[in-house]
Formats: sequence, structure tokens, C-alpha cells
Amino acid sequence: MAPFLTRLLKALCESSLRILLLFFVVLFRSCQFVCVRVLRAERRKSVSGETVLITGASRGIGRCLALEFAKHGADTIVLWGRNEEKLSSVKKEVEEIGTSRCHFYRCDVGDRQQVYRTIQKVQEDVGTITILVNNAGVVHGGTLLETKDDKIEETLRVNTLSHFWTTKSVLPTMIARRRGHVVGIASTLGLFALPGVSDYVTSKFSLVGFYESLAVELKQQGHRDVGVMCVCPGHTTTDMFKDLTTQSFSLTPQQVAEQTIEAVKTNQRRVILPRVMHLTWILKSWLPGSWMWNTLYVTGALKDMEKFCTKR
Ligand SMILES: NC(=O)C1=CN([C@@H]2O[C@H](COP(=O)(O)OP(=O)(O)OC[C@H]3O[C@@H](n4cnc5c(N)ncnc54)[C@H](OP(=O)(O)O)[C@@H]3O)[C@@H](O)[C@H]2O)C=CC1
Ligand SMILES: CC1=C(/C=C/C(C)=C/C=C/C(C)=C/C=O)C(C)(C)CCC1
Repeated sequence: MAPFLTRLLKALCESSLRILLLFFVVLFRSCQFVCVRVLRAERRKSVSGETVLITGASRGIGRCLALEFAKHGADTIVLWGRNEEKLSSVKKEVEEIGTSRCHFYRCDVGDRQQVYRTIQKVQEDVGTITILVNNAGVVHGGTLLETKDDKIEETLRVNTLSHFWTTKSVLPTMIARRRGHVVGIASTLGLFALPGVSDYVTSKFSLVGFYESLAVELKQQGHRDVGVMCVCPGHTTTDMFKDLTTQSFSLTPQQVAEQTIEAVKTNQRRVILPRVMHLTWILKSWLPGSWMWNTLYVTGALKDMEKFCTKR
């Protein structure tokens, strides 16, 4: 009995110590958040006069980003996508908002040569890109064994590799002109996994790594004038995850667009939306591994994903 009591007492002490530490970490992070907000508010950047290229701008988050950049006075907005009819309709919407010029180009971002060719054309027609928003993405849905090899490759080409090609194309000019911003739309599924979308999750975890690498690389080389930002939104009500019936904590594409532009203006590095999703860091790194699973189970997220996959 005595060894059992000693073990129990030890476990309780360890847990209390962890909870106390957690409390201080949360307190410290909150103070840091407030200070950074106040300091950054003084150094707000404007997007007026910028030339913005948005991939995947024919609908969803990309479309809202285009409209939002127009509202904030961007000089030129370049839309990329594959559906020209939809791109043309977004162009009209952008032009109705304000004074921004708008151009659209058909480009499959999963095709490296097409990306390089189209960027060149944009630079000839429009000029230098000063803000690049890598947003285009696809999801298929299915377990690893169910997902066809070419679908896995497509997901990685569109969701991840395209960011390498577009960024490599615009970065040299941004560095030379000491002005620019590269924004990547990743996902909260770049921070934790849900079942049934392993290729998508892999593509988004890779993006989180890509933007972190890019940021430290530019900092080390002294290119502090080029901003790098990775946005990790949770479930958003667009076509992409429309079969995912999760209602709680869902975002609208409008909210994602607004907060992305606010984050560009305040030069943030990583944006996790909604803010409650920061909890996943705690769930993953501070608490036993099963807590994340239990949260997803209790909130119904696992069941929702199962339904999402069966509808595909
Ligand atoms: N919806 C969600 O819950 C969340 C989405 N995200 C991410 O946000 C981004 C935008 O998603 P969302 O707006 O929801 O999705 P949508 O499905 O509504 O839009 C996807 C966009 O990507 C474009 N696209 C897809 N494949 C290609 C391709 N091969 N080449 C060029 N463009 C392509 C589509 O254009 P077209 O059809 O004209 O080619 C479309 O404009 C994605 O990266 C997604 O992973 C992140 C978190 C949550
Ligand atoms: C983890 C977690 C939740 C579920 C999140 C889900 C279901 C996210 C889906 C994200 C998607 C679909 C991203 C696409 O790119 C809850 C229930 C909010 C509670 C807090 C912790």
C-alpha cells in the first residue's frame, strides 16, 4: 500500500507542478502578446500601392483575399486559378470595390514549368510583385491505403511544392528592392492531424516548416525587409471542406481574409485562427498524448472527418 501511495503522491506533485508551470507559460505568453500588439500597432504597414499576386483566387478564401486587398487600397491585384470564368467574375468584383487594377491568369500551380512561365508573363505585363499570397489548395479525402498515388502527388504538388516555385520566382526582386511579403495559407492541419487526409496534413505540416525555414534564412542573411508569414486557419466554410459538418469554431473565408491582411499590416510571423486553436499546442506539447485524441473524440471532430471521407 505504501509504495502505491508514494507513487500516487509523486504523480500528483508532478501534475501540479506541470499545471503551475503551464499557468506561468500562459501568463507570460499573454503579456508577450499584449506587448507585441502594442509595439507592432505603432509600426503598421500599409498595403496601398502594393502589387499582390494571389494563387487560388477564383473562389473561397482566395476570392475574399482579393476583395479585401482591394478594400485596403492595393494598387494591383493579380489573380491565379484554373477556372477563367470564375477568375473573370472575381476581377469584376475587385474593380467594383475601388481603384485597384486587376488582372487574371490561368495557371495550374501543380505544374512547375507553368508557374515559372506565368510568373514571367505577369512580371512583363504588370511589373514587380510585392506581396505574394500562396493560397491555392486541394483536398481529396480517404485513408492512406484508399488514396491513389497520383492524388497524393497532386496534393503535394499543389499544396506544397507550388509555394517553392512561386516564392523562388519573386524573392530575388523582393530582396533586391528591400521590400516584399510572402504569405502562405497553411492550415491548423499543419499543426495537428485529423484522420482521413494524411496527404493534406503532410502538405500543410510541410508548409509550416517551409515558412519557418524561409523566415530564419532571410533573417540570417539580413533581409529583414522581406516579410514572411504562415497562416493556419481552422475549418473554413468554403467548397473545400463543405462535407465536413463541424459547426463549432468554423471560420468564414471573409474572416480568414480580414485577419490575414491585418497580420500582413502588423508583420506577424504565424497566425493561428481561430485563437482557441492555440490550445492545440498545449494539448500536444504539455499534456499526455491521449488528450488531443480525446478532445477530438469528445468534440465529434473524428466522426465529422469520417463522414467527410465517406462523402468523397
Ligand atoms: N476550407 C478550409 O476549411 C480550410 C482551407 N485552408 C486552405 O486555404 C486555401 C484555400 O482554400 P479554400 O478557399 O477553402 O478552398 P476552395 O476549394 O474554395 O478554393 C481552392 C482554390 O484553389 C485553386 N486551385 C486548386 N487547385 C489548383 C491548381 N492546381 N492550380 C491553381 N489553382 C488551384 C482553385 O481554383 P480553380 O478551381 O480555379 O483552379 C480555388 O480558387 C487552401 O490552401 C486550403 O488548404 C486552410 C484551412 C482551412
Ligand atoms: C482540434 C480541436 C478542434 C477541432 C478542430 C477541427 C475539426 C479542425 C479542422 C480543420 C480543417 C478542416 C482544416 C483544413 O485545412 C475543436 C473541436 C475546435 C476543439 C479544439 C481543438
